Amino acid sequence: MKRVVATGTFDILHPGHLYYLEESRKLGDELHVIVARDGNVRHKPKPIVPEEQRLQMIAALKPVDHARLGDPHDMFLPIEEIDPAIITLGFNQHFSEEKLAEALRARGLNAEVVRIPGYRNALASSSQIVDRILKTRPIPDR
Ligand SMILES: Cc1cc2nc3c(=O)[nH]c(=O)nc-3n(C[C@H](O)[C@H](O)[C@H](O)COP(=O)(O)O)c2cc1C
Ligand SMILES: Nc1ncnc2c1ncn2[C@@H]1O[C@H](COP(=O)(O)OP(=O)(O)OP(=O)(O)O)[C@@H](O)[C@H]1O
Repeated sequence: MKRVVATGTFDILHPGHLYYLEESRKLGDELHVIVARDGNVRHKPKPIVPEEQRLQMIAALKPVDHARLGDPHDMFLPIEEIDPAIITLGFNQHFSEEKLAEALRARGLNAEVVRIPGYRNALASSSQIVDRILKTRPIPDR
């Protein structure tokens, strides 16, 4: 059984997420998704959708076999439990393939790290969806 792990925040779902998960699933027999904890999303504005609800939506998607919230403190703990053959990175995830692979080796984990390309023919970014809402739904007079 070849397990693949995909990760991300998955705040407001869009076709880019679906593409990333479908391409990740194709690399093995079982796709496990680790959803970032609210408290760990520090590299951009805090998610709009709470972590349990982000998890609920990811778990319901067709390519996803198992989904869980990440560990609040140690990103390698869920990886140790799942023991995947492959970990995929999305096109805009700020991890270097080489450094992540090195850190995995240091923890005794042998997963291969694979970068999945971006999907571009759609409104395929959570932050762009938020921007569009803000631009096209002005605050009504109170
Ligand atoms: C191998 C790997 C394991 C991760 N494990 C966790 C984790 O246990 N807990 C967590 O909150 N985030 C974890 N993350 C981080 C997030 O899922 C996400 O990738 C990161 O916040 C960047 O999110 P974004 O590019 O989707 O916004 C992990 C990321 C990677 C690459
Ligand atoms: N357009 C896309 N094409 C392919 N993969 C994507 C796309 N958008 C996001 N992903 C991947 O999906 C996972 C979760 O992404 P994330 O939740 O950061 O969404 P996002 O739309 O990139 O968010 P934001 O716009 O806030 O940066 C990450 O691995 C990311 O690289």
